[in-house]
Amino acid sequence: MVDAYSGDAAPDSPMSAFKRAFKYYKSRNPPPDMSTVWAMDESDVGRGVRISPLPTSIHSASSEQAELGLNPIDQWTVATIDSKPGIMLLRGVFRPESHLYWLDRCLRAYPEAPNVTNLDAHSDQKLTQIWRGGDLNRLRWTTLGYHYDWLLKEYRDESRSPFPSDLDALSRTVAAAAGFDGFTPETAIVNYYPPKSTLSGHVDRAERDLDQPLLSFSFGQTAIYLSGGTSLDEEPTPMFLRSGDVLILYGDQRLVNHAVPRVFAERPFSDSAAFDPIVVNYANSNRVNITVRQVNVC
Ligand SMILES: O=C(O)CCC(=O)C(=O)O
Ligand SMILES: [Fe+2]
Repeated sequence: MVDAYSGDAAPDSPMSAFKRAFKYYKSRNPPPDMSTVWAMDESDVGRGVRISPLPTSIHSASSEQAELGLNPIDQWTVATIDSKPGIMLLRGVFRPESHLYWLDRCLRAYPEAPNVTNLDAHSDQKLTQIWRGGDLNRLRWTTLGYHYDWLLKEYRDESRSPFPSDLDALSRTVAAAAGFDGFTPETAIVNYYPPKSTLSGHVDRAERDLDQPLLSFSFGQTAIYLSGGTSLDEEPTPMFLRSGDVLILYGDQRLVNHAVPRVFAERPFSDSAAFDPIVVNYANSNRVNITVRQVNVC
Protein backbone atom coordinates (compact mmCIF):
# COMPACT_ATOMS: atom_id res chain seq x y z
CA MET A 1 0.00 0.00 0.00
CA VAL A 2 1.35 3.42 -0.91
CA ASP A 3 1.27 5.94 1.88
CA ALA A 4 1.65 9.68 1.81
CA TYR A 5 5.31 9.68 2.75
CA SER A 6 6.46 6.80 0.58
CA GLY A 7 7.90 9.16 -2.05
CA ASP A 8 9.94 10.68 0.73
CA ALA A 9 11.90 7.53 1.45
CA ALA A 10 15.58 8.34 1.54
CA PRO A 11 17.74 6.44 -0.95
CA ASP A 12 18.98 4.24 1.81
CA SER A 13 20.58 0.88 1.47
CA PRO A 14 17.87 -1.79 1.51
CA MET A 15 19.41 -3.29 4.59
CA SER A 16 19.67 -0.22 6.79
CA ALA A 17 18.77 -1.04 10.39
CA PHE A 18 15.69 1.18 10.09
CA LYS A 19 14.42 -0.52 6.94
CA ARG A 20 15.09 -3.94 8.40
CA ALA A 21 13.02 -3.12 11.47
CA PHE A 22 10.24 -1.65 9.31
CA LYS A 23 10.03 -4.89 7.31
CA TYR A 24 10.17 -7.01 10.44
CA TYR A 25 7.25 -5.24 12.15
CA LYS A 26 5.23 -4.95 8.96
CA SER A 27 5.48 -8.64 8.12
CA ARG A 28 2.31 -10.75 8.31
CA ASN A 29 3.99 -14.05 7.71
CA PRO A 30 5.78 -14.53 9.99
CA PRO A 31 4.27 -11.91 12.31
CA PRO A 32 6.67 -9.98 14.55
CA ASP A 33 7.34 -10.91 18.14
CA MET A 34 5.19 -8.34 19.93
CA SER A 35 7.14 -8.79 23.17
CA THR A 36 10.03 -6.91 21.51
CA VAL A 37 7.91 -3.74 21.31
CA TRP A 38 8.41 -1.31 24.18
CA ALA A 39 5.22 -0.81 26.17
CA MET A 40 6.55 2.29 27.94
CA ASP A 41 3.98 1.86 30.69
CA GLU A 42 6.36 1.22 33.53
CA SER A 43 9.85 2.39 34.40
CA ASP A 44 12.54 0.08 33.07
CA VAL A 45 16.05 0.74 34.32
CA GLY A 46 17.67 -1.50 31.71
CA ARG A 47 16.10 0.43 28.86
CA GLY A 48 16.36 3.81 30.55
CA VAL A 49 12.58 4.27 30.51
CA ARG A 50 11.27 6.53 33.28
CA ILE A 51 7.64 7.19 34.08
CA SER A 52 6.78 10.19 36.20
CA PRO A 53 3.88 12.52 36.89
CA LEU A 54 3.84 15.65 34.79
CA PRO A 55 5.22 18.59 36.74
CA THR A 56 2.05 20.64 37.15
CA SER A 57 3.45 24.11 36.73
CA ILE A 58 0.60 25.29 34.53
CA HIS A 59 -3.03 25.55 35.45
CA SER A 60 -5.30 26.19 32.54
CA ALA A 61 -8.90 26.53 33.65
CA SER A 62 -10.13 23.08 34.58
CA SER A 63 -13.49 23.82 32.91
CA GLU A 64 -11.64 24.23 29.61
CA GLN A 65 -9.74 21.00 30.20
CA ALA A 66 -13.00 19.17 30.80
CA GLU A 67 -14.48 20.64 27.63
CA LEU A 68 -11.55 19.29 25.66
CA GLY A 69 -12.10 15.86 27.17
CA LEU A 70 -8.95 16.01 29.29
CA ASN A 71 -8.22 14.51 32.66
CA PRO A 72 -6.84 16.91 35.29
CA ILE A 73 -3.16 17.43 34.50
CA ASP A 74 -2.05 15.93 37.81
CA GLN A 75 -3.37 12.59 36.51
CA TRP A 76 -1.16 12.65 33.41
CA THR A 77 2.12 10.74 33.28
CA VAL A 78 5.14 11.21 31.07
CA ALA A 79 7.45 8.47 29.84
CA THR A 80 10.96 9.38 28.74
CA ILE A 81 13.91 7.37 27.44
CA ASP A 82 17.36 8.28 28.79
CA SER A 83 19.10 7.65 25.48
CA LYS A 84 16.58 9.74 23.52
CA PRO A 85 16.23 13.11 25.18
CA GLY A 86 13.53 14.93 23.23
CA ILE A 87 10.83 12.27 23.41
CA MET A 88 7.96 12.59 25.84
CA LEU A 89 5.12 10.09 25.77
CA LEU A 90 2.16 11.46 27.71
CA ARG A 91 -0.48 9.09 28.99
CA GLY A 92 -3.67 9.55 30.98
CA VAL A 93 -4.32 12.79 29.11
CA PHE A 94 -7.78 12.03 27.71
CA ARG A 95 -10.87 10.91 29.53
CA PRO A 96 -11.94 7.54 28.07
CA GLU A 97 -15.16 8.90 26.62
CA SER A 98 -13.38 11.69 24.76
CA HIS A 99 -11.41 9.46 22.38
CA LEU A 100 -14.51 9.10 20.22
CA TYR A 101 -15.05 12.86 20.27
CA TRP A 102 -11.68 13.45 18.60
CA LEU A 103 -12.22 10.58 16.18
CA ASP A 104 -15.59 12.06 15.29
CA ARG A 105 -13.92 15.41 14.56
CA CYS A 106 -11.29 13.71 12.38
CA LEU A 107 -13.93 11.82 10.41
CA ARG A 108 -16.84 14.22 10.12
CA ALA A 109 -15.52 17.76 10.47
CA TYR A 110 -11.86 18.05 9.62
CA PRO A 111 -12.07 16.49 6.11
CA GLU A 112 -14.54 19.14 4.98
CA ALA A 113 -13.67 22.30 3.02
CA PRO A 114 -11.65 24.42 3.30
CA ASN A 115 -9.40 21.68 4.65
CA VAL A 116 -7.58 19.47 2.15
CA THR A 117 -7.63 15.67 1.94
CA ASN A 118 -6.04 13.05 -0.26
CA LEU A 119 -9.43 12.64 -1.92
CA ASP A 120 -9.50 16.14 -3.34
CA ALA A 121 -5.87 17.21 -3.46
CA HIS A 122 -5.49 16.27 -7.09
CA SER A 123 -8.98 17.08 -8.20
CA ASP A 124 -10.16 20.49 -9.43
CA GLN A 125 -13.27 20.24 -7.42
CA LYS A 126 -13.32 19.97 -3.64
CA LEU A 127 -15.21 16.88 -2.67
CA THR A 128 -17.67 17.62 0.06
CA GLN A 129 -19.43 15.36 2.48
CA ILE A 130 -16.80 12.66 2.41
CA TRP A 131 -18.62 11.38 5.43
CA ARG A 132 -21.97 11.03 3.71
CA GLY A 133 -20.44 10.03 0.40
CA GLY A 134 -19.13 6.83 1.93
CA ASP A 135 -15.52 7.64 1.05
CA LEU A 136 -14.22 7.06 4.55
CA ASN A 137 -12.39 3.92 3.56
CA ARG A 138 -10.37 5.84 0.99
CA LEU A 139 -9.53 8.71 3.30
CA ARG A 140 -5.79 8.69 4.09
CA TRP A 141 -4.94 12.22 5.18
CA THR A 142 -6.39 15.63 5.90
CA THR A 143 -4.36 18.80 6.32
CA LEU A 144 -5.45 21.69 8.55
CA GLY A 145 -4.10 25.23 8.85
CA TYR A 146 -1.16 25.41 6.46
CA HIS A 147 -1.73 22.65 3.92
CA TYR A 148 1.44 20.63 3.57
CA ASP A 149 2.42 20.26 -0.08
CA TRP A 150 3.41 16.60 -0.39
CA LEU A 151 5.23 17.08 -3.70
CA LEU A 152 7.16 20.23 -2.90
CA LYS A 153 7.53 19.11 0.72
CA GLU A 154 6.80 22.57 2.03
CA TYR A 155 4.15 24.85 3.45
CA ARG A 156 3.11 27.80 1.29
CA ASP A 157 1.58 30.98 2.64
CA GLU A 158 -1.05 30.91 -0.14
CA SER A 159 -2.30 27.52 0.93
CA ARG A 160 -3.67 28.04 4.39
CA SER A 161 -7.05 27.87 6.06
CA PRO A 162 -8.20 28.49 9.63
CA PHE A 163 -6.95 26.02 12.21
CA PRO A 164 -9.81 24.29 14.10
CA SER A 165 -10.35 26.05 17.41
CA ASP A 166 -10.84 22.87 19.46
CA LEU A 167 -7.59 21.36 18.20
CA ASP A 168 -5.86 24.69 18.76
CA ALA A 169 -7.01 24.75 22.40
CA LEU A 170 -6.08 21.09 22.91
CA SER A 171 -2.61 21.57 21.44
CA ARG A 172 -1.83 24.73 23.39
CA THR A 173 -2.98 23.12 26.65
CA VAL A 174 -0.96 19.95 26.12
CA ALA A 175 2.13 21.84 24.92
CA ALA A 176 2.01 24.22 27.88
CA ALA A 177 1.55 21.32 30.32
CA ALA A 178 4.67 19.73 28.86
CA GLY A 179 6.64 22.95 29.27
CA PHE A 180 6.24 24.47 25.78
CA ASP A 181 4.38 27.63 26.63
CA GLY A 182 4.93 29.51 23.40
CA PHE A 183 3.81 26.76 21.05
CA THR A 184 1.49 28.05 18.31
CA PRO A 185 -0.44 25.38 16.39
CA GLU A 186 -0.35 26.38 12.73
CA THR A 187 -0.71 23.15 10.81
CA ALA A 188 -1.78 19.58 11.35
CA ILE A 189 -1.69 16.42 9.34
CA VAL A 190 -4.38 13.91 10.22
CA ASN A 191 -3.32 10.44 9.08
CA TYR A 192 -5.96 7.72 8.77
CA TYR A 193 -4.72 4.14 9.12
CA PRO A 194 -6.99 1.35 7.97
CA PRO A 195 -5.94 -2.17 9.00
CA LYS A 196 -2.74 -3.22 7.19
CA SER A 197 -1.77 0.37 6.34
CA THR A 198 1.68 1.71 7.15
CA LEU A 199 3.51 5.02 7.17
CA SER A 200 6.96 4.90 5.59
CA GLY A 201 10.08 6.15 7.29
CA HIS A 202 10.55 9.90 7.06
CA VAL A 203 11.81 12.99 8.86
CA ASP A 204 9.51 15.98 9.42
CA ARG A 205 11.68 18.91 8.45
CA ALA A 206 9.45 21.27 6.43
CA GLU A 207 8.51 23.46 9.38
CA ARG A 208 10.46 26.73 9.45
CA ASP A 209 10.84 26.74 13.22
CA LEU A 210 12.37 23.41 14.16
CA ASP A 211 12.94 24.58 17.72
CA GLN A 212 9.25 24.03 18.37
CA PRO A 213 7.95 20.61 19.37
CA LEU A 214 5.75 18.39 17.27
CA LEU A 215 2.68 16.98 19.05
CA SER A 216 1.26 13.67 17.91
CA PHE A 217 -2.15 12.48 19.14
CA SER A 218 -3.24 8.87 18.55
CA PHE A 219 -6.83 7.61 18.62
CA GLY A 220 -8.55 4.36 17.77
CA GLN A 221 -6.51 1.21 17.28
CA THR A 222 -2.89 0.64 18.26
CA ALA A 223 0.26 1.29 16.23
CA ILE A 224 3.78 0.02 16.38
CA TYR A 225 5.81 3.19 16.02
CA LEU A 226 9.50 3.12 15.10
CA SER A 227 11.57 5.86 16.64
CA GLY A 228 14.91 5.98 14.84
CA GLY A 229 17.87 8.30 14.83
CA THR A 230 19.12 10.87 12.35
CA SER A 231 20.85 8.01 10.52
CA LEU A 232 18.94 5.10 9.05
CA ASP A 233 21.75 2.89 10.30
CA GLU A 234 20.74 3.51 13.89
CA GLU A 235 18.63 0.70 15.34
CA PRO A 236 15.14 2.16 15.90
CA THR A 237 13.12 1.70 19.07
CA PRO A 238 9.74 0.04 18.46
CA MET A 239 7.00 1.26 20.78
CA PHE A 240 3.24 0.94 21.07
CA LEU A 241 1.16 4.05 20.50
CA ARG A 242 -2.33 3.52 21.84
CA SER A 243 -5.54 5.49 21.79
CA GLY A 244 -5.11 8.68 23.79
CA ASP A 245 -1.31 8.60 23.75
CA VAL A 246 0.40 11.92 23.06
CA LEU A 247 3.93 11.81 21.72
CA ILE A 248 5.94 15.02 21.88
CA LEU A 249 9.14 15.32 19.86
CA TYR A 250 11.52 18.22 20.38
CA GLY A 251 15.19 19.12 20.40
CA ASP A 252 17.38 16.27 19.18
CA GLN A 253 14.32 14.11 18.51
CA ARG A 254 12.68 16.66 16.20
CA LEU A 255 14.65 15.50 13.14
CA VAL A 256 14.84 11.73 13.53
CA ASN A 257 13.55 9.03 11.18
CA HIS A 258 10.27 7.52 12.25
CA ALA A 259 7.60 5.28 10.77
CA VAL A 260 4.47 3.25 11.49
CA PRO A 261 5.03 -0.28 10.17
CA ARG A 262 1.92 -1.78 11.69
CA VAL A 263 -1.55 -1.05 13.02
CA PHE A 264 -3.52 -3.69 14.85
CA ALA A 265 -6.88 -3.94 16.53
CA GLU A 266 -6.89 -4.55 20.27
CA ARG A 267 -9.01 -1.78 21.71
CA PRO A 268 -12.80 -2.16 21.76
CA PHE A 269 -14.98 0.95 21.66
CA SER A 270 -18.56 0.48 22.81
CA ASP A 271 -21.60 1.90 21.12
CA SER A 272 -22.60 5.18 22.61
CA ALA A 273 -25.69 7.29 22.12
CA ALA A 274 -23.42 10.31 21.75
CA PHE A 275 -21.72 9.04 18.58
CA ASP A 276 -22.79 7.85 15.19
CA PRO A 277 -22.31 4.06 14.92
CA ILE A 278 -20.12 4.71 11.85
CA VAL A 279 -17.61 6.50 14.10
CA VAL A 280 -17.62 3.69 16.66
CA ASN A 281 -17.30 1.11 13.92
CA TYR A 282 -14.40 3.02 12.36
CA ALA A 283 -12.68 3.30 15.75
CA ASN A 284 -12.91 -0.45 16.22
CA SER A 285 -10.69 -1.26 13.28
CA ASN A 286 -8.78 1.89 12.27
CA ARG A 287 -6.26 4.24 13.75
CA VAL A 288 -6.14 8.02 13.42
CA ASN A 289 -3.13 10.16 14.26
CA ILE A 290 -3.00 13.95 14.36
CA THR A 291 0.39 15.65 14.26
CA VAL A 292 0.24 19.31 15.18
CA ARG A 293 3.12 21.59 14.25
CA GLN A 294 4.17 25.21 14.41
CA VAL A 295 5.42 26.36 11.01
CA ASN A 296 6.79 29.85 11.57
CA VAL A 297 9.08 31.45 14.08
CA CYS A 298 6.37 33.32 15.98
O1 LIG B 1 0.96 8.14 12.86
C1 LIG B 1 1.93 8.43 13.55
O2 LIG B 1 2.06 8.05 14.71
C2 LIG B 1 3.05 9.26 12.96
C3 LIG B 1 2.59 10.28 11.96
C4 LIG B 1 3.73 11.05 11.38
O3 LIG B 1 4.86 10.70 11.54
C5 LIG B 1 3.48 12.28 10.60
O4 LIG B 1 2.31 12.64 10.35
O5 LIG B 1 4.45 12.93 10.24
FE1 LIG C 1 6.24 12.22 10.93
